Amino acid sequence: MTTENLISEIRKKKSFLCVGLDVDLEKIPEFLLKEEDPIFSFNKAIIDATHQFTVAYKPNTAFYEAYGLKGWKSLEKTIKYLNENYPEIFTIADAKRGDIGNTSSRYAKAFFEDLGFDSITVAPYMGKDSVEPFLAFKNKHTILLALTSNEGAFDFQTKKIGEEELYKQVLKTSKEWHNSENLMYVVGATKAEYFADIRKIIPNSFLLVPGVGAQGGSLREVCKYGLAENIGLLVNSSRGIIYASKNTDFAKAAAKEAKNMQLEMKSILNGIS
Ligand SMILES: O=c1ccn([C@@H]2O[C@H](COP(=O)(O)O)[C@@H](O)[C@H]2O)c(=O)[nH]1
Repeated sequence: MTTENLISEIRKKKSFLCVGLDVDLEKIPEFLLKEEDPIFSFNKAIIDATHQFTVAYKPNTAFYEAYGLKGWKSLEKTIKYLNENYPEIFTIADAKRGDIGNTSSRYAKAFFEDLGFDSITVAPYMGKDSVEPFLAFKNKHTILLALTSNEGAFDFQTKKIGEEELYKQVLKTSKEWHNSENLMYVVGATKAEYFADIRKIIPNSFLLVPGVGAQGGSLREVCKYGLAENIGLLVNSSRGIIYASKNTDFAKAAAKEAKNMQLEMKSILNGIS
């Protein structure tokens, strides 16, 4: 998907919501466990109920890898279902990959070509040659971890290396890489006070923002400093939406949470236009 297609979907739906599909069999309604593929059945119901409020879905691969081959098959079915039924919706494999170039190119092939995701999260730690194989794919997006939502982000990412914090160096250096127009960045909603500085370095890049809902980040605060001319935000909520209810009404409850977030986004967008 092109960035222009993503922006036009955001403007059409007045939403920059990303729903995280982090499926844990201990948290889904018990009656679904009788299904042949409970993970896929859960995802399908959540997707069908929330698609009108969201512009992106983000399965975190850990939740699928944890169930071995069965889990990977559920992931495959989920992305196939999305691509066939909702091709206008942006898909993110939250896999946090990155290795020597030869290996990164295999990761890129696996997620972009074989599975058919629009984007993947990648760790910047191994540098340019570990990220450029992902950037080589046309109309596919590499979402680089810049300033993550967890407490441990303060261990390295905000530490100064010379004059400047590491996360700022990640942003500045990566802008120089080949095909850097295919880059987006992860910035946690729990770090809203950093968004103004981040926007000085990357004014229009898309930011994937996890950390609202269960992690306590504020959508309003993120938007205050993070909104760009092209909107430039995908705000993710996983547990806060998909586990809104553990009963037979789980999909309806997820839709209600997603709608509430979309309405808040709509009011923010109306306020700036
Ligand atoms: O900095 C980061 C990077 C990734 N994540 C992932 O996003 C979701 C958040 O889930 P919630 O249930 O909405 O808290 C999850 O997949 C994380 O692994 C993040 O939280 N922070």
